[in-house]
Amino acid sequence: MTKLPDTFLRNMERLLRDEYPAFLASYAMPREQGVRANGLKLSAETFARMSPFPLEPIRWTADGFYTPERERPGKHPYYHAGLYYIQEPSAMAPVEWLDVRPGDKVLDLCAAPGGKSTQIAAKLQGRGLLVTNDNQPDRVKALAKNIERYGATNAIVLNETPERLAPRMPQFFDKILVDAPCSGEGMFRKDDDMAKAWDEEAPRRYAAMQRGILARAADMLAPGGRLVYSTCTFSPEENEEVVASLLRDRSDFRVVPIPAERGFAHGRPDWIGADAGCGERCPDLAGTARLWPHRLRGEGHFIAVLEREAAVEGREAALAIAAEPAAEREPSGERPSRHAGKGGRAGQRDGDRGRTGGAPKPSGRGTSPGTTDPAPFIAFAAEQLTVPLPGTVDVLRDFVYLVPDGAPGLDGLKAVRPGWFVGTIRGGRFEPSHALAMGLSRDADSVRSVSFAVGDADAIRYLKGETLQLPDDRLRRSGPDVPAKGYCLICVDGYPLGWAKWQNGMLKNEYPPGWRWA
Ligand SMILES: C[S@@+](CC[C@H](N)C(=O)[O-])C[C@H]1O[C@@H](n2cnc3c(N)ncnc32)[C@H](O)[C@@H]1O
Repeated sequence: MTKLPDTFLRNMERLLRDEYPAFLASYAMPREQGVRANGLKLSAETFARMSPFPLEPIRWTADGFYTPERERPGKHPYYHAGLYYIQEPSAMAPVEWLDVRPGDKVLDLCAAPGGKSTQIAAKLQGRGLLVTNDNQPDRVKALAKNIERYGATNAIVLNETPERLAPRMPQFFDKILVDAPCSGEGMFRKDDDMAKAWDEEAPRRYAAMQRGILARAADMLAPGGRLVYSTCTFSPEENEEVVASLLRDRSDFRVVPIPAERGFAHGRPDWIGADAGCGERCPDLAGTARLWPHRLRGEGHFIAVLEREAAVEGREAALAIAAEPAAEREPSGERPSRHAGKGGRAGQRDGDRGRTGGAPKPSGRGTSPGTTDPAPFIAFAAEQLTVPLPGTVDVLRDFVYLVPDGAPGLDGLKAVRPGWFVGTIRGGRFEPSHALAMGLSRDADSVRSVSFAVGDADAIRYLKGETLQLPDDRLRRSGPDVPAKGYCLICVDGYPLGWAKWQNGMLKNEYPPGWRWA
């Protein structure tokens, strides 16, 4: 059992009183492991049918499942295909309250390693914009990798501070998630190192940081927009008090109550002092949610849903939309195509997409003197792919990106991915990126493909980076005119894993070294 800091235990005993023994006993219970089906690639029902390990539904996330702790979901070809994300079950809750809809402009301000960003990307279904940011350069690399494995095609990955972002994007986003850095008390059962790193000043230190991050996030939220503030800690200083500081400073923000159901408990305004400054609005903090490890199957979390008042002329319209039943706004039972046009709904089967449209639009920037001509990419897309790609082509040095529609200007900001990184132009030739393969839906999206069955040892050999020799009839071509030689999309059960080059029955492996099966 985790060794818990004495001061932490005393604090919890003081706060929880009669509930404290049950809370303490939860540390002797096994920690929970979860996976979330990738709604960009398949439905939760399809995933549940094909899952290689036992699944049990999580009560607050339709796409989320518990998996037994003995399973190693990170060691499976479907993981490399991005069919699911491994995520602690309670951590799946905040995004459920962000109410993301296809077409929204969403900011995930403290995003690495990307669990919640990938969940947001699935809810956007390729429409609208996800700006995902983390201020730590080392962590932002993992964020970019997870976004790419997940196949998000409308994301921008930034490595910025909230202070630099806020003046550049005032009132820009419809939805913002602040999954704040915190003292991590809710993770002590899962991660011994967090318990070891904790000290009694940690909550106060983090609270100061959280108040600043939340205030800058509020500046970037459009009138009528929604902001979710979450932490994985118990201390009231980092939870109710931080939200109280926003209510004190911003009369245009209000708490949207989260019902105490599915094991969620109410927030605790009674745990913060009168000097929190939220005055008569303090009782509203009971509408925030606390996820306790002794009340549900997951680690400790806090969630606050905040809405910014709509601009006066937009208020009536916003209220009318809010009053509509959700089912009337976004019909369920089918997955909209990720790449259909605005409001378009195409494919009805998992991962299907609109099959009409044209080549990507050049931005003009890539064709200006001194920068690389995007023509090799345009030619590659026309010859190699059977589906249209979204966004606007931008070439920065030799790297080709598809910038999502509605993206803000990024000049002067540290953009790790200013859009979907689709490949590199070297010596006038286009080399497709791994991210391009992962953003495709199925084997049929490429004119040439090889799909391995999940149990086929060649799938693992491909993931290990080996060169493979296959009979010609294993190569699927979209038509008789497609030459055998060239880039070939490698898949598992039809879901893309990466690229190889086919030549005379040899598959020259293009699986990136940093992604290989170890
Ligand atoms: C709780 S973690 C986020 C987890 C992430 N949302 C997920 O679901 O995978 C908090 C993150 O905030 C980042 N962070 C810390 N201070 C920050 C700041 N001032 N601005 C932006 N990000 C910050 C940390 O690097 C860390 O990755």
